[in-house]
Amino acid sequence: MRINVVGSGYVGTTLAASLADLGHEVTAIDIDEEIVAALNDGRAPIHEPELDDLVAEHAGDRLRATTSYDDVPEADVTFLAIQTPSREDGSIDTGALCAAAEMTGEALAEGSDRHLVVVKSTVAPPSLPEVADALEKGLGEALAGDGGNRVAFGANPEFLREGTAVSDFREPDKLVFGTTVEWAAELLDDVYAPLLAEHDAPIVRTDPATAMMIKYANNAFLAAKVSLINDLGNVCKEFGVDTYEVAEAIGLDDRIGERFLRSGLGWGGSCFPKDTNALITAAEATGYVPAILNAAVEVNDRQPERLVDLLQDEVDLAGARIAVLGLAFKPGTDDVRNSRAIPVIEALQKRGAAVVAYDPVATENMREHFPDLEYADSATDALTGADGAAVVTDWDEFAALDSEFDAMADPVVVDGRRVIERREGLTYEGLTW
Ligand SMILES: NC(=O)c1ccc[n+]([C@@H]2O[C@H](COP(=O)([O-])OP(=O)(O)OC[C@H]3O[C@@H](n4cnc5c(N)ncnc54)[C@H](O)[C@@H]3O)[C@@H](O)[C@H]2O)c1
Ligand SMILES: O=c1ccn([C@@H]2O[C@H](COP(=O)(O)OP(=O)(O)O[C@H]3O[C@H](CO)[C@@H](O)[C@H](O)[C@H]3O)[C@@H](O)[C@H]2O)c(=O)[nH]1
Repeated sequence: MRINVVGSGYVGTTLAASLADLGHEVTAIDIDEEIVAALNDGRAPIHEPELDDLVAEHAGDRLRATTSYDDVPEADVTFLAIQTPSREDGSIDTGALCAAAEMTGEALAEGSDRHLVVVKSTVAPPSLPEVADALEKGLGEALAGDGGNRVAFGANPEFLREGTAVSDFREPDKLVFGTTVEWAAELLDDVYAPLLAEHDAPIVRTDPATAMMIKYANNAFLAAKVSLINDLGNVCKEFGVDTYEVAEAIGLDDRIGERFLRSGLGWGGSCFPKDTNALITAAEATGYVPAILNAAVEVNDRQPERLVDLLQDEVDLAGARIAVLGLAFKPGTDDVRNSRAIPVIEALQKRGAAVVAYDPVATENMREHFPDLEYADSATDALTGADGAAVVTDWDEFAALDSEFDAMADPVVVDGRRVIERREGLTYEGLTW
């Protein structure tokens, strides 16, 4: 099949390269010329395990990148994988996505074959009509309102996690097809047929708005689960109890499940914070206040300050040199969007500490937030001479740190992710243990 993927960021690149790997002819469209050049050179524009190899294997063959929408009608399906960032009030900004939908519509107005346009981006159900309207606007009078006879609109939300995006795409827990047009659903079947031949996954067939609500509910549930274990974890800490021992035990109950019970600094990233806020804002616009979602956000917002309080108990932060280990919002990615490192660094600076930060891959991205921060080239360099350390991201390499702590001026570590082994000579505090 010929497939377009519009937007070549974290989702779009994974989708485009993975679809090419499944045997489809894929055109990746992005307005960013550097991204397009990287893809055509066989390089992934982002850090994501396995992605470089996939792009290198298929670039110039089944994967082609361009800034032009001209060839859009040549394909059967176009996926829109464009950013939907938060506005100040928490609602999502569909501006870039609508612009892409309109350009896709304009290009399709020139074609004559049936075509399915699928929203991969995460869009709150009440905002989905904005995207459909933008597509119709692009299609113009000839095709607008043709009831999906030639150009159909659908939603196919994505559930991949950064850091494991390629394997998550290849082995999904479920596929959600949001379209009420029969031929459009059949096209989605064709897109995913090679994937399903290798990995059996249930398909949920529904309308576009329900498909998007499934996406939001999925993220809200997981974010709230982490916030609940963090709320319980804060109680455990006060009681002198190890939350990880408690979590391991409650996770044995099938109704609870062992995953997403890692307590600590809470959730960051481009999805949980944005999507919970978007859901809260959209719900409150209807007059309903989602109490548990609001509490999940509140607990999450508290954790960075709690970590800094624990450090302050051991080190006078005013004038102290503090190593921050980890800048990415989770291991395996260079993404720093809403990373917990940001509020941790801000709180440390507010209390007068001089921060030296280290991350294996995310330093360059964090420079955009904190251009004047001191960045170290290794964890060892960051720790050398430091009066204290805060562990923010659970990178494996931090678990291997040992004698490196001896080079600290004062070997105090507050661990926000349960990665550091307690050892003699180290003053160690866990955030919820
Ligand atoms: N990042 C994730 O793990 C993840 C997972 C599931 C769903 N999502 C959702 O997927 C969507 C995309 O997220 P992302 O993290 O990949 O975003 P991103 O910012 O990494 O990528 C978006 C890309 O779209 C490009 N773009 C913007 N306007 C364009 C246009 N008019 N035409 C062509 N390209 C254009 C940008 O240059 C950028 O490369 C969001 O709605 C997000 O919520 C993200
Ligand atoms: O037990 C846990 C699990 C996760 N986290 C934190 O939660 C955040 C999100 O982690 P994760 O869900 O693994 O990564 P994302 O890439 O943000 O993926 C989430 O967001 C994506 C975008 O919507 C969805 O597609 C995925 O299904 C959903 O898991 C990170 O800061 C993690 O450190 C914890 O603190 N404890």
